[in-house]
Amino acid sequence: MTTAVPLIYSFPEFSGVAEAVADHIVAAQNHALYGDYNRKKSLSDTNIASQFSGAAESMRLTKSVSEHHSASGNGTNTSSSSREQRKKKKEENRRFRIGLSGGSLINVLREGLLKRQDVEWSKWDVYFADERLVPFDSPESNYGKAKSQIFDNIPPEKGYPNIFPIEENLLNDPQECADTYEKTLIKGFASKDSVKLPMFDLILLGCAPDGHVASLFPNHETLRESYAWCAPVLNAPSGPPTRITLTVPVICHSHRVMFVVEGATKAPVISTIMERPDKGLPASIINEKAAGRIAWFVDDDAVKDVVGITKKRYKFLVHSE
Ligand SMILES: O=C(O)[C@H](O)[C@@H](O)[C@H](O)[C@H](O)COP(=O)(O)O
Repeated sequence: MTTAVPLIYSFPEFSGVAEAVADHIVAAQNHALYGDYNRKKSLSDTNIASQFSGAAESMRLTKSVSEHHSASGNGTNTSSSSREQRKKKKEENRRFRIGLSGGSLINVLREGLLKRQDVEWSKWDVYFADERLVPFDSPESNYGKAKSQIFDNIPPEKGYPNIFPIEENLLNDPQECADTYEKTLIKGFASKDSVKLPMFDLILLGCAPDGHVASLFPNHETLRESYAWCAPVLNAPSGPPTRITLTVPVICHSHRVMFVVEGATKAPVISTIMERPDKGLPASIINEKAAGRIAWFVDDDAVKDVVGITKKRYKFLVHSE
């Protein structure tokens, strides 16, 4: 195994984790929707111009601004105006595609995201990185928890995301449930013939004390699944025994992957993940295979046993309003 050094952002308090996680998510949202972390900056011509130092860039910008003006001005340049309209339409239809896990991650998201003004909920497509096969009203349901804790609390004027839960009538058939969820993904991410793997903008993961990530458990056969996008899990060693999970190739194909882990109970597993990748814990496998696109958001307690890692100071990417 090669050693990949992941970005680790550590904070003294839960609220610090929640605030930084929310900033990172909004930055990913803005990047997916507008091609820029900071949407405000990208919408202002003056600000854009000042970001580029080269004369060529200034000329390019001046040209595109004047083209825009002539297109929208007297209507003589119809082809460029319809090009503009197509571009605008395409931009308007862009979606932010995110995969959520369950557990304490949901509390972090509730704390961090609900107070922000710049979450464009109506442009989110929310999928689940894993789901426990329990009724939606069970406290064990990842969808149920995310809905009651986060989505039901979004003020109506902020819009509502498209949410893609599992089929609740397939709880007794894990294989069918996983296959059906895979079809949901295929519908959302184009047909399997045209894309080998779905590419999420962001997948959010927690990590349990036993090292499981999404519902990929240590030494479990689902870890080796290399074809399916979504796999059934039978006999899970902790929590509800039947589940479905996104597979390692799908998680590692995501544009970005964030781990969110807090608490001293996680310290031993975090030290194994960081210091003994040879143990092959699911989180180490993902750390390795998605190297370069992974960031860890942790509290100081969770990383207290790890020696020799460089904790980074988190630099906020999105300017607050
Ligand atoms: O359904 C699941 O089991 C979760 O998606 C799982 O992967 C979760 O993220 C970890 O168990 C961490 O959970 P905690 O943060 O609550 O410890």
